[in-house]
Amino acid sequence: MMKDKPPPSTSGSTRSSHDGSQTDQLCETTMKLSLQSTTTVSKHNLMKAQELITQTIQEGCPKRSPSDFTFLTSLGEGAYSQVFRCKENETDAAFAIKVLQKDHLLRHDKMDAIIREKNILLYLTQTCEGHPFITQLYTFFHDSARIYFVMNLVEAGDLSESLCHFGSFDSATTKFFASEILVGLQFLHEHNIIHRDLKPENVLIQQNGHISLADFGCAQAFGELVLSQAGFSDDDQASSKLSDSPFSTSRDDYYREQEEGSERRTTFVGTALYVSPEMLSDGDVGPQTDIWGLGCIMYQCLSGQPPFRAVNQYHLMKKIKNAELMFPEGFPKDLQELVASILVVDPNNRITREKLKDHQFFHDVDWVNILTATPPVLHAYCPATFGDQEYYSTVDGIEPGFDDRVAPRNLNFGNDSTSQPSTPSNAEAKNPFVPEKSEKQSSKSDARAELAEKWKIHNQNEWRVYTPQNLILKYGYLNKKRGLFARRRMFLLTEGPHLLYIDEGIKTIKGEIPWTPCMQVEYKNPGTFFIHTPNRVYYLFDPEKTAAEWCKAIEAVRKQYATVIEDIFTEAMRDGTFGDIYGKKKTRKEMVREQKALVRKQEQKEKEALKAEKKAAKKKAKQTEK
Ligand SMILES: Nc1ncnc2c1ncn2[C@@H]1O[C@H](COP(=O)(O)OP(=O)(O)OP(=O)(O)O)[C@@H](O)[C@H]1O
Repeated sequence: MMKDKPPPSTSGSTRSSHDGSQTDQLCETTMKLSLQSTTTVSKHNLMKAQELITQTIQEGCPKRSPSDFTFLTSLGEGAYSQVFRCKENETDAAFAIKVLQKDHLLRHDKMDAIIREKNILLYLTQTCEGHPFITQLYTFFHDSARIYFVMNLVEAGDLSESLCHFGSFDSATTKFFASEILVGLQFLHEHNIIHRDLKPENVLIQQNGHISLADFGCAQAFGELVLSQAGFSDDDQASSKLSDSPFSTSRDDYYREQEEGSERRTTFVGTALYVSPEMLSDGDVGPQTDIWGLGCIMYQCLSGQPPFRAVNQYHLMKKIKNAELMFPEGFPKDLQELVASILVVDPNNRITREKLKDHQFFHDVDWVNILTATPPVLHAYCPATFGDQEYYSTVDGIEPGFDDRVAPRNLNFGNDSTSQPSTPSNAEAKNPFVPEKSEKQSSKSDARAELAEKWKIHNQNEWRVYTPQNLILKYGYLNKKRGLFARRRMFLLTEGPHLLYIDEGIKTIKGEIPWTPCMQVEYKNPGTFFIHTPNRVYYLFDPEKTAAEWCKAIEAVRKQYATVIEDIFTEAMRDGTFGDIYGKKKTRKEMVREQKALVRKQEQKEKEALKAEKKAAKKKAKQTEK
């Protein structure tokens, strides 16, 4: 904990009465700046803005400078910021520090928004004494080029990452997240703050498993906020209608952000997916706006997708404005009613926070002791749908790999004949490269002949265009499930190694399952298997019931390329490119380039091994000569 963290204020103003107008002045300055060149920020204006930032710093905040901290690793990036894991040099305490470039903020007219975010966070942390489910801002400082927010460190990622990893959650886990978000919202709303940007990315997860609501860049005050408590003058009270309050973003600002966002498609869609109808149509923006966000999150936790999705922004907004809600097959019936009572267009008809807490779904939540309740362990989980039962992963405690030792346990080989994998099906018969074949001991000429034969077959395979450099080892259609949604994809297991999946309809590689040393294949039954990777669990359903063959083939390839996989993984971890390599979707060009690099690497290794072998043989020969 920061050594001289000020005691939370329990009464009245902690700031001089002119601060609010100075913030307004800052807003004005930055507004004017935005009318000037959008690419250059004059030195004079930068200095003027800096002066104003200094004046808006809350009195009582611990005085700090960048040199008081050691900046360790990057925790994430926002549109205008980068957040670092830091250590306070004097105390060794860990913090998250958000760093913002001043000229970048000025150029994009974001200075006022940042000051507002800071004011709200300080108000919540200091005046309201903070809440364990809300990110806290301990202090704020700046130097000539940057602004720094020193926040509590929330280290276990966010809900969007967890959803990306697991696909969806069961009812109990959804209830856990929903109840903690409700408690966080209760704290905000009771202190007259609405978040307005509730979405899975902004629900951070602490090391202890509890949540921490973050990103107050869109937050605003509402109703009878006693602004003097927040450290602002009474003059501001009159303007707590938001447009020029230091706590607020006007609706125009919001729209402008959305408009700007439309050029940055991903950011825009990311935000708009969870935006409420009243934000889009000049309605009553209030606490009920956050309840909408909670409804969207609950829907996504249960189904694996946000409730409103469309091909473009126009259609998305139309769907949101009319709350055109559809529940996929398998969405729990009792929860359809609950989610539908949240995702109601008119905020006045939307179920309230209090009524939600009393809903049957939350009947076993101990609201009084929620802060000390034990969060659930997150599991890989595939909900029941399309005639399949639900599946929980049993991978915890099982070592990586799918070998002879694991196979009997997973496949029930042995006693239970009913659960044995099916005999090779037609699809398997079409795939000539079952791993047993490639593991056969053979003479050099046999091996060469076998390879030539493999290439001959490969060259007749219609899917070879997606993997020109590498032999296809196994292929077949699999249904890839994510929550309640499934997609049919052609999977190609190739040398390299690669495990690609192709969208047949648009004839495109949709993705690649990344190979890592800790990849785990989990067999469930002849038609079902999971692949665990560091970023995601893939739930795969095989209509041909050859899941066992897939598991064996993947594991055989993983073993064959173990050193290559290890090298790439270690390199990526060392260079900090792990996310780039294992997280992002790659273009076909990038994949081909990568495949070529892998092949080169493999060849190089083989050459070196051969050289070493020859050298050793020569040495031996010389020694025997002697
Ligand atoms: N207190 C924290 N502890 C740990 N990580 C954090 C913390 N705050 C933010 N982060 C990480 O940093 C990332 C960027 O956070 P930041 O608040 O700057 O961006 P943002 O406001 O969410 O992004 P945008 O500008 O797109 O809205 C977050 O996605 C999160 O992963």
